[in-house]
Amino acid sequence: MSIKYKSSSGKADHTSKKESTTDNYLKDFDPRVYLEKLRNDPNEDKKFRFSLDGLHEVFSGGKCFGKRLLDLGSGPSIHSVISASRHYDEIYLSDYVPQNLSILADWWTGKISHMDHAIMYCLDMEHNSQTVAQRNQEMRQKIKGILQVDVRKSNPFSPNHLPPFDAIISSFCVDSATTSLEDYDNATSNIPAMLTENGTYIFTGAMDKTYYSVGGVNFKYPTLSKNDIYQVHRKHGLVIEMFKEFQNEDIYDGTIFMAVARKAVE
Ligand SMILES: C[S@@+](CC[C@H](N)C(=O)[O-])C[C@H]1O[C@@H](n2cnc3c(N)ncnc32)[C@H](O)[C@@H]1O
Repeated sequence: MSIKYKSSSGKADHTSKKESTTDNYLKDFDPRVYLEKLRNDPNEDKKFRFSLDGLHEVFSGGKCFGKRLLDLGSGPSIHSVISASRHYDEIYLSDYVPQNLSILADWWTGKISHMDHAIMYCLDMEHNSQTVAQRNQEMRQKIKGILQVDVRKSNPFSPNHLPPFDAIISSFCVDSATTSLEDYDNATSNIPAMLTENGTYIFTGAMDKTYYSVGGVNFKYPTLSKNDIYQVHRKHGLVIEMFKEFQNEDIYDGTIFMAVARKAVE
């Protein structure tokens, strides 16, 4: 089981099993296949580590802290908030797909512990003597809600209204939720209203891709260049202050990135 990304260059994706693509996450996204990939695939592990390393670097730098943190499009996993959890008091997980929310709820209520290897990896980076069980517990106490979200809506939490967050982490969410540059632009326009002034937006995504696959299903992806990403965020008042790229052609046909943007004060 694996997740692979197909490049816009048309270079072969040796694991693609279906020609058809979908943007139907409600029907086609299988959280168990996705979690297997996060646990098992050593090639994917290098990309996974790029995310965990980047988030550790961002949150150990001393510039990102506050009260309220949102993980936008968590999928079925809590790994995106492990490093951040030390620096915020209230954490909200979210996703569009109910089956992902249900796995997150099972973790929150202690029924499962599904990302212990990622927690251990982050504790090592922090030189932290906490046990994995203690960190799980600390994180569970800080989680204040698991929310259904649709980033394509102008109020992504509709019909609910939530106060803005000091920081939003979004890992492969806005690009997964959209299929063209125009859609990506529209969805990104919904981010600033969810942030406090000067709030921080930490986002990860892939460049120059047309789709990625989870197990046998290919999900459509907008084809984005670095320039597109900078321009779209600037247009919506999100000024990118840090941009890191990961490339390893042996395992990955393309580039993934992590960026940190600050909401401009109006
Ligand atoms: C590639 S997964 C990323 C999950 C997790 N953030 C990670 O980094 O492993 C993409 C996620 O985007 C979510 N998603 C798809 N459409 C969405 C939408 N319209 N609004 C919010 N999230 C969406 C999917 O349910 C899925 O969990």
